[in-house]
Parts: sequence; C-alpha cells; structure tokens
Amino acid sequence: MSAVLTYSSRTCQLSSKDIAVAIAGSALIAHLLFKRYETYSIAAHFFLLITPPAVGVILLKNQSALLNAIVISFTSYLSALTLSVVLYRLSPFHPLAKYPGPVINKISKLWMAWLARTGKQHLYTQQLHDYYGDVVRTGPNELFIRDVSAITPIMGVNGLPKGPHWIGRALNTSVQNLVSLRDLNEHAVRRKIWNRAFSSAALKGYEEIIAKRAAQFVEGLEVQDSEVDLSKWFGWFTYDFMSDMAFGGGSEMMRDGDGDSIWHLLETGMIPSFSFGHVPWLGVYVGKIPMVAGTLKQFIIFGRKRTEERIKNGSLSRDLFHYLNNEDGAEKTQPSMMQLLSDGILAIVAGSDTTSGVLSALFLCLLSNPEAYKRLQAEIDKYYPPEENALDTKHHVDMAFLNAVINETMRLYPAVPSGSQRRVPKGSGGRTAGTYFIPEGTNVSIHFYSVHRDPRNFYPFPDSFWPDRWLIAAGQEEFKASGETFVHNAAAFIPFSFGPANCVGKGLALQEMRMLVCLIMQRLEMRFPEGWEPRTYEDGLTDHFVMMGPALPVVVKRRSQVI
Ligand code: HEM
Repeated sequence: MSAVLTYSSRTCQLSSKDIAVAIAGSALIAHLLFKRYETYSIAAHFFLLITPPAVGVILLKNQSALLNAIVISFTSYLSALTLSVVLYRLSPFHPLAKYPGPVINKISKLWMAWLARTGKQHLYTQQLHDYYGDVVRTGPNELFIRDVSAITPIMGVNGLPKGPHWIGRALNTSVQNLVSLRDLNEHAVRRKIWNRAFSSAALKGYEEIIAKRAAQFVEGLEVQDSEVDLSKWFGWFTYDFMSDMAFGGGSEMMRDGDGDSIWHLLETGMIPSFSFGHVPWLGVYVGKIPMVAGTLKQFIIFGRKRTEERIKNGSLSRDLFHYLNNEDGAEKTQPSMMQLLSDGILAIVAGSDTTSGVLSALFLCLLSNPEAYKRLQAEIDKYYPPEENALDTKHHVDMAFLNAVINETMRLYPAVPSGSQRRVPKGSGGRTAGTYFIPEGTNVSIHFYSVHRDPRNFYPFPDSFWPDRWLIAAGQEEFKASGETFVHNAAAFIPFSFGPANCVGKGLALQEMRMLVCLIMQRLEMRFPEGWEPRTYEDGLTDHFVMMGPALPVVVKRRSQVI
C-alpha cells in the first residue's frame, strides 16, 4: 500500500492506504455522531453502520476482488469504530472516568444485559458497592449509587427525568405509558390523572373490589386439601384484582387457573425485557422480531379487547379505568385509545407481580419466624375476632405490628430491587447529587436493595427480618440490646421509590396487602411442608426489574382445625 495519494494527470485514484485511512476516519465521525445523538432509529443506525464501508467497497473494488473489498472495508470500518468506542470509554477523557467500576462494565452494557438474565443483578450490584464504594460505574454512561444523600437530588421534586431503560424494556420507542414518559412536563400532566385515581376518596371506593377478590382468595385456599404454592395464588389474586381495576374484569385465574398462561407469560416476559433495558438500542431491534415481541403483543391484544369492552359497557364501578378514561370529567380532553390501552396494561403489570412478590416474601418471613407470626396473629385476633369483618379497614392505622411486618418485608425484599433509572439530560450541564457530580448524559439509579440493607441505615440485623426496629423507631418499643447502637434511617426506606414519579399505586398496594393479610390470618393457619427449607425460596429469588420468587409451598387449614 502506498502512503502517497496517487494523482495522475488523467484520473484521481486513491491508494488502498488512503481508502483505509478514509474508512477509519469515517468510523471516528460515526462514533462522534452516535455519541452526540444516541439515536434509537434503526434507519439512522443502518445509515451510519453501512454507508461508509459501502462507499469503501466501491472505492476498493477497482483494486481488489469484490469479496475482498467487502471484507476489508467492513472489517476495518467496524474495527476502527469499536476501537474508538472502547478506547474513549476507558480513557481519562470520558466524563465518568473518575468513577470506579469493572473494566468490562465501562466498555459496554452488554455485560449487564447478559447478567440481568440470571436474575442476580441485585446481588451483583450489591457486591460492586461493597467492593468499589457508594458510587459504581456499571456501564459506559451509567452509575449506581448507594448513598441516601443522593436520593432527593436524583428522584425528588426538581429531580431527573426517567432513563432510557424503559425503551428497551418495552422493545419499542412509541409505547407511552406513564412510567416510560421521559419528558418531565408530559409525565407531570399524565401523572395528575393517576394521582386523582389514587386519592384517599378513590382508594375508599376500591375497598369493595379488593374485598371481593380477597374473600375469593381465602375461600379458594380453604378448600385445598394438599400443599399449595402460595406464590402462585398471590400472583393470581393480584392479576385478577388488577384486571378488575384496570378493565372492569376479564381475568379469573383464581377460579380457572392460568389456562391462557398469561401469568406465566407476564413472568417470563420480564426476563428479556429487563435485559434489553440495559441495551435499549438492541431492544428496539429485537422488538421487530414477531416471536420475541409475542408476549407484549398478547398483552396488547388482551388490553385492547378489554378496553373496547369496558368503553362499550360504560362505567360499572369507580375503578381505576373510570379515572384513566376521564369518566369523572375532570380533564378537558379525552385520552386517546393508545393512552388508555398502554396505561391500562401498565396498571396490571405494575400492580400485580410487585404486590404478589411482597405478599409471598411476607409469609416467607412470618412462617420462618414463629415469634413474629404469633405476635401478628395476636394483633389480628385483637382487632378482628371471628365475628368482626376482617376486610374493614378501620383498624389498620392502629395495627402497629402489621405495618411493621409489611415495612420490614419490603426493606429486605424491595419489589424493585435495582431501582428505577433516571438520566441527566444532555445540555443540562450535569447534576450534583449529594457529594457527587453526575455529568450530563449519564444514566443513574439508586440501588434500593443495597440502601435497604446498608448497616449505616438499619442496624442491628440489617440482613435479617426484625420488625421490632419499626416499633423502636416509632417509640412504641424499647431497644434492649445492650452495647449495640440502634440505627434507623427512615430516608433510606424507599420500596415505592421517591419523589413525583414514585409509585402512584403505593396507597392501593398497602391497602390491598393489609386487607388480605388480615383476612388470611383471621381465617387460615399455615405452615411450611415437613422438610421444606425456606432457604430454597431465598436462593430462587430473581431480580428481573421486579423481584420474583419461586414456588412457596405451604400447608393451609381453616383456623379452627389443627395442622
Ligand atoms: C408492594 C407493591 C408495589 C411496589 C413495591 C411498587 C413499587 C414501584 C416502584 C419502585 C416504582 C418505580 C417508581 C420510579 O420510577 O421512581 C413504581 C412505579 C409505578 N407503580 Fe408501583 N409498586 C407497587 C404496587 C403498585 C400498584 C398496586 C400499582 C397500581 C396500579 C402500581 C402502579 C405503579 C405505576 C403506575 C408506576 C409508575 C409511576 C410513574 O412513573 O409516575 N404499583 N412502583
């Protein structure tokens, strides 16, 4: 290859080396464009990845066979692009250069996407925090934080907008449900509708819907004469209930089982969705493959059918749909069909496996801690003796131990262990969070699981189920362990996230859990089957954005019977 630009009097011909330099140069420009625009447009990707080496092939084919020209041009272009990306990400010029983290994470998010499949991302990130400290660079442009002082600047009022992981999770750039709205103003406008749907008055109206499903749950378990999988039953309960709330019905899993495998699909759909959240650009491609996007499609078909039926039948009760569809007339404009559909599906997805996961973990903790079980039983028997309606919410506010058990369960097993990603907008100049400066264009998450189990926030027994800590913190019980310090940092308890984009369904979830737990414990007794090890459940827990548990086998009997 000649280093000289060959310039004859008749033709202008570039040497192979000049062409190679041009290809490498165009790769550097492509890198700059990818970095600058971070586009999810497949057309733009193709243009940037295919056009420059294709031009290289045209230039090279005068000097070598077509196949050679293709191999040389594409290999050198893609190698130069990859090298440029990798070197920049590892260089001291990268805005996140000063933050520690594993090299593989700094190079690409593909590693996290791969790891997320295993369901152990929460433990992996916790280990990274233990090793590297409170801030870890988990991706080329991503940080995870375990420091309470960063929670308000990142997620509070004046906090950051949602991150791009929702694009990858939806395998789509156009699904615009509440949780995925990345524009702060748009999110605030849509959130207003949801806030109305979860006001205290609206929640009161939902009690009847919860009560009907809770009674069905207990009646369903009462007639089981062998071991039951409590996880599965909680899944069915929450799915049936959320379908009532979102679309006025349409799911009868507690009655008919999961014949259509919807629950199974919901759970298995979470796995790729969580992985692609790490690589949204790849998610957009995969979303185009019909077989992979099948689960999402099935939900959309289910949701569309239910939405149409619900609109046709009108308002049967003041359910969530009543507000989402502006049936109370509070909004000036009616929502579009697409908005109704995507928010209705969001309600089912966001409200079912989160709540069922916490309920399963709660009974795991109670059945593994007989003292706590006995104590909660006594509290429930005091407020709801057999003749009292256990679905009446009037005593909930006084049930300190019940609330302590629910909080302690969510501290140890937060439904969304890896938190909800935010992003520092480009052009914002960056953001200071606590003692950290987060450059613009960075995706950042608070790691709920690590914050909840940090001994600097909760001590003693940060990794154990100890509901007493909540009573001690509230001044309702004395701290007796001599020589120990008691630490209880309420600001570090964020199972429902924090700020104006936190979980809008928090009130509903708490009401639902309190009602169901009171009814279950008024009417039923449970124990683990002989020889079953609670550790099996712990080991099988997975983080696929929502924490999901394996089977939780229990033997159930009516309270009057001895088990
Ligand atoms: C124990 C049960 C639940 C837990 C622990 C939980 C937790 C969470 C968390 C951590 C988020 C992310 C918030 C963020 O991005 O900062 C969230 C969002 C959300 N949750 Fe829940 N959730 C639960 C139950 C429910 C229920 C029953 C509903 C009812 C529909 C619901 C609806 C939503 C919605 C709509 C969002 C998006 C909020 C927004 O972006 O403004 N959740 N939830």
